[in-house]
Amino acid sequence: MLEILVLTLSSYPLYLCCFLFLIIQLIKVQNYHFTVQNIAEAFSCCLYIKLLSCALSKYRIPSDFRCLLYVSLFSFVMCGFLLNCFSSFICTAAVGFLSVSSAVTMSAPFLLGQVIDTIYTTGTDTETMTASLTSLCIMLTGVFLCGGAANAARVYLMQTSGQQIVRNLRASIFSSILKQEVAFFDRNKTGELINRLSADTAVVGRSITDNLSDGLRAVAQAAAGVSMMFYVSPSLASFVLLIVPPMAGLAVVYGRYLRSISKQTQDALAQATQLAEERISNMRTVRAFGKELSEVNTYIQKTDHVLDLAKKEAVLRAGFFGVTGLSGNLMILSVLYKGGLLMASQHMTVGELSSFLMYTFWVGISIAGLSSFYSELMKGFGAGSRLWELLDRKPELPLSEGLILPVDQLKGRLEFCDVSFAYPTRKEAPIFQNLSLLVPAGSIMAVVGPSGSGKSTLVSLLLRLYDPDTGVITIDGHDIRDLNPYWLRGLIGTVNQEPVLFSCSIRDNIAYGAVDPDAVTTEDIHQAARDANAYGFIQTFPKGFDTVVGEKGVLLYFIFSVKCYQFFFILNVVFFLPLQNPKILLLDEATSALDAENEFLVQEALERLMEGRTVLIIAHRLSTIQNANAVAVLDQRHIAECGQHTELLGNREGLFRRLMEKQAFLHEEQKRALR
Ligand SMILES: Nc1ncnc2c1ncn2[C@@H]1O[C@H](COP(=O)(O)OP(=O)(O)OP(=O)(O)O)[C@@H](O)[C@H]1O
Repeated sequence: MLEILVLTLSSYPLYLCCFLFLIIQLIKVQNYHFTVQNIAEAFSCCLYIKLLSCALSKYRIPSDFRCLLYVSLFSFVMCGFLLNCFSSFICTAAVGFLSVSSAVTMSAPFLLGQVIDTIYTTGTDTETMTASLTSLCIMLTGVFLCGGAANAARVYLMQTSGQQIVRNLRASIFSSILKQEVAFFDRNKTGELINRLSADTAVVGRSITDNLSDGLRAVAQAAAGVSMMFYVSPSLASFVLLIVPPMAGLAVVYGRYLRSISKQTQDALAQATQLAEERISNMRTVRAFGKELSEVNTYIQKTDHVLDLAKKEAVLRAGFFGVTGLSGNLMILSVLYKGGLLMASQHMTVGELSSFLMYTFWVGISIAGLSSFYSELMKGFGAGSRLWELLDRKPELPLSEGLILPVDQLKGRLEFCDVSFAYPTRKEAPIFQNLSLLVPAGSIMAVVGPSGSGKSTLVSLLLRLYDPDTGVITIDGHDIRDLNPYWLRGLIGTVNQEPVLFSCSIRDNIAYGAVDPDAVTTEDIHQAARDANAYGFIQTFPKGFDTVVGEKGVLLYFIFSVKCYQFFFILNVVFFLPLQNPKILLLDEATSALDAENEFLVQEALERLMEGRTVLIIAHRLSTIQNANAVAVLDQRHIAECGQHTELLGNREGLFRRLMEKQAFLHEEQKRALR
């Protein structure tokens, strides 16, 4: 007795040390691989089980149990080595611990059966019975302790590897979204994409962290339980498990429905999030029109749809769980009935029937666990289907493939030849039809035209955010479709009306335009601001270049509301241009009137920036139009007029003249002089 105690207890510290060592290593190094230490750990487990099995054999503990222990050890080591070939060590260890903890749990009914049979077979010899029982109980304690530790390790490791998968999934989806062409973002709204990135990945995450961990345990226990049922009594097991095939059929049908409902739920949720995102980001418009209550009602309608789908899912789940619960109870009843008959005919001992009954309970519990695992897994698949679509989607326009030309040989001649284009989302409303325009290298071309005539679209096509349906756009004779888009955009500096501010400091916003923002020094940033005549303006803020801008510059709007727009415009000029030094400039002038002082600053900065570059400017200011080498007038899907400012103005019937008069660009004296 003393010997068995010493043998068993002496193995605990050894095991515990190895276990702690393993955990510490895992926490320290996440991408852990098998080393000599791991083999030592596996060896220590072998030692532990060997010690136990020595003790068992000494006290006539059946060889079957030893066999079970060896099998669990073998599966642990084998799983470890096999999985290590394909996956990270965390996953390996998790599955290893899963095998150990499940084997331990599933050995309990068998051992308890042995205890019962020991009591029945040793008869009145109290001393032998006490010795056998004590050794069994000590061994059971050891086995359970081992199982408990393995279970804790399993949960920790499964969680860690699950979270790692979710993190990788989120990173891959975000990367895939950012690689898509601009037309993709016209079709898929921000709120919906954000929902995919957060809610859908959360559902998938849930199904592969806790759920996978518990589910795999349920699978392992159900498999072990069924095997042990066959081992204990093959005839009773075959009878009891007749219920499995119809249940499997039901599970397949249920899984299909659940997957489809989960997909619909995530889609409905994405629509609700899309609505919320759009309304919150346009809060001022909503407030201005007093639409708060009606927007809330629209949102409630969307969430009601989500609720309806959730109710459908609840009904489906309730039905499935009810049926699986009932089938578990039927299994127990059939064991009691058929097992009782077998015992009465001496084909089973009382210990065997008890073990069998306990295995049936375990299998029943595992099936309940399996049902919820299966449900969550199907939900995860449903939610994940849109994610896989996003992950697999190849962008229609390449991100960084194609020709890179030597920059020093570039002149910057731009040409649109017979370009026809309609936005992919509005194919029925063409923006350009056979549009042709030439911008000679180093010249300034001002583009004017009525609102909606396609001035900004011209810029989008040049930046290759979209490809024309027919015709070509060339830079120095090279079709821009042959050029590397990443390089092309680096070559072209753009300044548009939309504020391009991110929610960080002014310093970080300016550095964002640089190829390597980390390499930008404070002096570079100050110089960029000086080039754009914005240095003095920025210095007027209490925190200067460290002023935090807020989302889309909103914080600045609240603090410096009066100068806000001017500030945006000046900062837009600061952004990207001086640090990148582009060959071609595409400018979209701000429409709001600047005060005299700021207009002068902006104009001066712009003139400096335009020097020696090919410039296409969407002009709103008379001074800009006057300073341009040529003016192109966009109307009716093509260039209606093109020429020098004075030349176009001289044509009384011309569109340019009418446009200028309508927009009150001409001062009274100029109008009189022209008459
Ligand atoms: N991403 C898009 N998807 C579909 N239609 C678009 C898209 N962007 C613009 N449009 C439409 O294309 C037309 C031309 O738009 P664009 O912005 O190029 O005109 P614009 O001359 O620059 O107008 P404005 O002077 O008002 O800025 C408009 O009818 C506009 O509604």
